[in-house]
Amino acid sequence: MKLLVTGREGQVVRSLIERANRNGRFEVVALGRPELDLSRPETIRETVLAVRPDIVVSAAAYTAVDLAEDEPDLAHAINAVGAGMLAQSAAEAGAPIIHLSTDYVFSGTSQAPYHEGDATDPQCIYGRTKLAGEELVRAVNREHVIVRTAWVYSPFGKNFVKTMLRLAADRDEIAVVSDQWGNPTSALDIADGILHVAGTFMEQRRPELFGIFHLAGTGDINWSGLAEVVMDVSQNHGGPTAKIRPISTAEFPTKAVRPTNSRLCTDKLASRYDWRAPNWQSSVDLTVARLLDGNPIR
Ligand SMILES: NC(=O)C1=CN([C@@H]2O[C@H](COP(=O)(O)OP(=O)(O)OC[C@H]3O[C@@H](n4cnc5c(N)ncnc54)[C@H](OP(=O)(O)O)[C@@H]3O)[C@@H](O)[C@H]2O)C=CC1
Ligand SMILES: Cc1cn([C@H]2C[C@H](O)[C@@H](COP(=O)(O)OP(=O)(O)O[C@H]3O[C@@H](C)C(=O)[C@@H](O)[C@H]3O)O2)c(=O)[nH]c1=O
Repeated sequence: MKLLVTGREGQVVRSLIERANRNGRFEVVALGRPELDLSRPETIRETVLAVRPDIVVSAAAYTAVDLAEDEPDLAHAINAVGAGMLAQSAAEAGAPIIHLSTDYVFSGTSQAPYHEGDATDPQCIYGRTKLAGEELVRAVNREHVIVRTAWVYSPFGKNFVKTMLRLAADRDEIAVVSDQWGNPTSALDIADGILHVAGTFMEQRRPELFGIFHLAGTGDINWSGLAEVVMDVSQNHGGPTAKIRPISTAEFPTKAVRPTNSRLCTDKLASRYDWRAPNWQSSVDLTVARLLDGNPIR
């Protein structure tokens, strides 16, 4: 089964390539700039039709949350217009699309974990452009699976876990916000979930397998608690460590507003696809160990 995945060096792309190689059932064709540039719609249709994929996985995005506040047009071009064009091109090629989206589509004011049907109300440009992308994907390709995930980390690319390890190498103490809650999610677990979803709906293609699904690490924590776990695992593996000082969001001003609570309920994915991500602590453990030991994991 041929999967066209957008991007080359992104966390989810790299994870999909690694997991698909192990799985053997999928051939991943990962394409990014310049031949498939989401900010240049004319490159998208041409590439999708030339590759003739069985499924398109839309894993590339403009993900710089603070920078997006200064570059709203580019973020919209990539996350909304580009995503819509990708979904439309997939439809023309007769391929379903799995499109990655984010917990930042929610305002974060709810006390409870968010369900797929809950009202969206993004508070930052990145979240607004991702929501616009979801809407376009849904409008142009009936066979869509929108996978909202959250707080992604991995051995690849840039992410919070790697930032904490880098800062710990230089500092005795790191101040980290403790009043934003979410579900840390390993990109390798996302890749496993996506391959499971792709395999299932290509076999069954039932309408209830399409739609919006939340896929995130099991269990929740705040950023400061996540940083503490990273430090503990690092210490156990002889890596750098620092004291984590919990602070409020007001003490760490950023350009973009982030949700206070962006916990995602993943029961719909579990019931329709019989798949749930592992507990976030065990995946953080594996990722930090791999980063420090340089050993392949799982
Ligand atoms: N990171 C996170 O915490 C979260 C991410 N998500 C979503 O998950 C998906 C994957 O995220 P993640 O893997 O972390 O992303 P990364 O930031 O690691 O990678 C982004 C990818 O997008 C590619 N890209 C950026 N601009 C363009 C463009 N104009 N044309 C083509 N490709 C482009 C990059 O290309 P190149 O390979 O050339 O660098 C890279 O491969 C995204 O949709 C994101 O919105 C959802 C929730 C949380
Ligand atoms: C580096 C650092 C960050 N923080 C805070 C800022 C912010 O509130 C929180 C996380 O910071 P980051 O900038 O790493 O994370 P951020 O870029 O907001 O992460 C988001 O990325 C996008 C792509 C998503 O879709 C989201 O799910 C989410 O993962 O931690 C500290 O408190 N101390 C620090 O030293």
